[in-house]
Parts: sequence; structure tokens; C-alpha cells
Amino acid sequence: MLTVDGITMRFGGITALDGVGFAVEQGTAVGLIGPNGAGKTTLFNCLTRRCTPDEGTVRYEGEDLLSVPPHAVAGYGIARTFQNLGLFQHLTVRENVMVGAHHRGRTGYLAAALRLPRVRREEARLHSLAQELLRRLDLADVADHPASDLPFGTLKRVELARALAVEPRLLLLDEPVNGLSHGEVEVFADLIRAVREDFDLTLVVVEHHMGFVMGLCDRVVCLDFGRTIADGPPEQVQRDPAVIEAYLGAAA
Ligand SMILES: Nc1ncnc2c1ncn2[C@@H]1O[C@H](COP(=O)(O)OP(=O)(O)OP(=O)(O)O)[C@@H](O)[C@H]1O
Repeated sequence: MLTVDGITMRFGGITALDGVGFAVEQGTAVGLIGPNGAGKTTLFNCLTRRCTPDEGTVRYEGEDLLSVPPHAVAGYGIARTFQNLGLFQHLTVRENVMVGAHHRGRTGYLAAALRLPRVRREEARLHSLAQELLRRLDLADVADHPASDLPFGTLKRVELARALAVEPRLLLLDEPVNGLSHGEVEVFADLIRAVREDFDLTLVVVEHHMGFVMGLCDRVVCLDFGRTIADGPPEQVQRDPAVIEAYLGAAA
């Protein structure tokens, strides 16, 4: 279970988040929505330890996540994808996925330097994990291509494979369908639903595409001006007058 409580984050005179709280039960998918500037990215950055809030707590499986340094978050079974893809363009697809796998590597530097047998066993395990993910996400044919050669839609799958290589229980998706065509969104939504099931994932998704959020998430949290204005099942949040007003106000 992920519990976010009383998160407040200020940038100079701007209060980006103002006492935001919600909980994500293990195995559920929660969508974070809200008009531009509502505070979604700032909240996501607090969850992924890219920033530290001024006030509040974030706990995952009882651990105080705010005391965990950003590079150690993967060790707690938490992975993320990036809005603008967090891939290494000059590396191959397979190497990018292996980068994810190594975030979760369980061997220390000394053991790795000495190439102890357990290091070799761990390397072999990570290679076969990467191979399985490449197959599962239909990337086997492009495994040895540099990322820079591939279309955006394929890179989205590489990004997902890299995150899954961390062997997460909790996966945080930052605008996963941003930049995809209408048809690609539906295919990617099916893929996310399938991997969620296969890997028994808990999901937190920041996304502007309402159809995607409503079709994937069990619960939706809507932010506006740094505050939670709705939290409930997708159909309920979609009909909530405060949510409609926030979006219409943003469009006006
Ligand atoms: N590093 C920063 N310095 C100053 N202000 C910031 C910073 N990051 C965010 N803000 C401000 O905090 C508020 C929330 O921004 P945030 O990017 O979290 O919103 P958002 O809901 O993700 O918006 P969008 O949907 O446009 O990505 C905005 O007023 C924004 O200008």
C-alpha cells in the first residue's frame, strides 16, 4: 500500500501542492488527473523522489519513502516511466532494458569486481529476464537495434520493458500515452492492462487522456490548484461538478 498524506510543496510564492493525500491499495490502478498546473507532475516527482516536499509523508509498504535516496527507490520494488522517455539513445533496446534490470541487481560492487559465481548467476538471471521482457513486449526483433533508430511507439514499449526489468510491484507511469496516435493509445492501453495482470502490478498513472485513464484505473484522484478536489471511481469523478468546473474553467 502506498500512502500519501498532507503533501505540501512550494516553489517560492507558488504553492504547487497544498496538503494532498490519498492511498493506493496493492494491486489497484490509480489515475492522477487535473488541468494544466494542477500539481500532478510535482506530486509524481515527490513519489519518485525527484523532489522532497516541504511537508507531508509518503509511505510504501510501511517504509518512509521520503527518507530513501532517489537511486535506492528501485530497491523497494518501485519503477517509473518518463513523459519524454528516459532511454539512452545510443544503446540498443536490449542494453536499455538491462539498465533497468541492473537497478535491481542484488550484488555489491566488490562481488561484481571479483566476478564471483553468484555475480555470474545474477548476470545470467538478469539476461534471461531481459530476454523474456523483450519477447513479452514484442521487441525481440529490434533487440539489437540502437534506440535512436526506432519509432516513438516502439520506444514507448522499450521504456515499459526497462521499467518492468526493475521487477516492480509499484509502477508509476508519467503520461504514458502522450504523443501516441488514437490507434496506438488503444493498443498501448491493452498492453498496460495485460502486463498489469501478468506482473501483478500496482499502478499510479498521471495522464491527460481521459479515455485511457477511465479505461485503466480503478480509482481517479483529481487535483486542482494543488488540492484534491475529487477521489473515487472513474465514473463518479468524471461526473463530479467540481471536476467538470475545473476542466471547463481551464478551457475558458
Ligand atoms: N520547478 C518549479 N519552479 C517553480 N514553479 C513550479 C516548478 N514546478 C512546478 N511549478 C509550478 O507548480 C504548479 C504545479 O505545476 P505542475 O507541473 O506540477 O502541474 P501539472 O498538473 O503537472 O501540469 P501539466 O498538466 O501542465 O503538466 C504550477 O503553477 C507550476 O508553474
